[in-house]
Amino acid sequence: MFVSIVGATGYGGLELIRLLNNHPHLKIKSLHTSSQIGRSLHDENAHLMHMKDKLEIMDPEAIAKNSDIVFLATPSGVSSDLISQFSDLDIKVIDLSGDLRLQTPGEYEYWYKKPAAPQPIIEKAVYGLSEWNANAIKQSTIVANPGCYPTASLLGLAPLYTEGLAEAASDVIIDAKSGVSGAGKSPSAVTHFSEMNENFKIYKVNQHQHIPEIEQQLGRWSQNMLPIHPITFNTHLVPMTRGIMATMYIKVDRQTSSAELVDLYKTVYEDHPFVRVQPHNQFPSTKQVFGSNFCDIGVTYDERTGKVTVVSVIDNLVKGAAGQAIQNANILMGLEETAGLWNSPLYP
Ligand SMILES: NC(=O)C1=CN([C@@H]2O[C@H](COP(=O)(O)OP(=O)(O)OC[C@H]3O[C@@H](n4cnc5c(N)ncnc54)[C@H](OP(=O)(O)O)[C@@H]3O)[C@@H](O)[C@H]2O)C=CC1
Ligand SMILES: CC(=O)N[C@@H](CCC(=O)OP(=O)(O)O)C(=O)O
Repeated sequence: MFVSIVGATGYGGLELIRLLNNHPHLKIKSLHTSSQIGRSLHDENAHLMHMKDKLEIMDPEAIAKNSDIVFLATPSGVSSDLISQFSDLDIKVIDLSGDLRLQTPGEYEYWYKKPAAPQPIIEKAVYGLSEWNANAIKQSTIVANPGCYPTASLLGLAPLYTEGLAEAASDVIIDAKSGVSGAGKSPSAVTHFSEMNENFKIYKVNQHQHIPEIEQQLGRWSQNMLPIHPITFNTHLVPMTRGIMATMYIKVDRQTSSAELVDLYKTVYEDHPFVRVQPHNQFPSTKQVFGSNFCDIGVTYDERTGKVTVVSVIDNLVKGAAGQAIQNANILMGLEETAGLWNSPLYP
């Protein structure tokens, strides 16, 4: 089976290439950008010096003729334009941007400050949180790959909602941190070395575009169909290259215990090999998932406050972007979900 990548020279695109180079069934057919057409992929990517591929012009009809799937690893705002060009063609689309994740166009325009994608395309897109939406993904033609922070947060919160410990009215605080590759390849005044080195920054305070994405999915899981209580969600930049940690605090509806929670999480995720639940009283760090598609979760209950603390870590470029996109491609094509992704984290 063949795939193409648009946005192949960005961090998400390059990670797709790295992972697909070891995939047993999905082979790269063509690579595309808007600014480097005709150049070799390795011209600006010395780590791919062994690859001969050229960067090609983005011709949707040619891509659809030659590939089964196209990955759009392009910025928000760009993806929605590109998807419209693929929507009538015989090809499956997996979009890594935020353009198709929110079901309400007004919400997208409010949080992303850009025009929303056309409504029929939004309606066709399926939210690609692989562990929780595989049946819908299998039948879809357009997958909206989740954001990096929502992936870590939602995988960590899901069992509380689906097993009835939390509900729409529950108070949730998510304190999230990311490595700098989460901001993409282009350097900025915020991300360049002398700004980030030996520094720790909060950003987009109470304004992050992933707030509505997390609330939307929590609403789907809440069993009482009430509007979701607004979450508190804040993000920090950490001077490291990859990794996300989401530390979450949730007031639950009944007394529980740390041992009960660990058992519950292990049961919920027992058939999901990429989600690993830590033993009682152990909590994950970002390095233990570096370069892998794992999401590692630690959970505990504070009897003093009646709150659950969940700690969830992922590699933002793998489970938070390219890895989950390939997991979704596997699901879409009826392949084993772990195909091409069953590598151990890089450690130390
Ligand atoms: N980095 C991360 O950890 C995560 C990123 N995402 C999302 O994935 C997407 C890609 O992110 P990331 O790789 O970090 O971003 P980058 O900025 O690193 O890369 C963007 C890529 O898109 C290409 N591009 C830009 N405009 C166009 C266009 N009009 N047509 C074709 N290609 C275009 C760029 O190349 P050129 O300029 O040459 O065209 C580049 O290859 C974004 O939507 C991001 O929000 C999601 C989860 C995590
Ligand atoms: C560290 C860092 O800057 N991370 C980015 C994540 C970008 C992303 O995934 O945004 P989309 O919703 O457009 O996909 C951010 O916080 O905006």
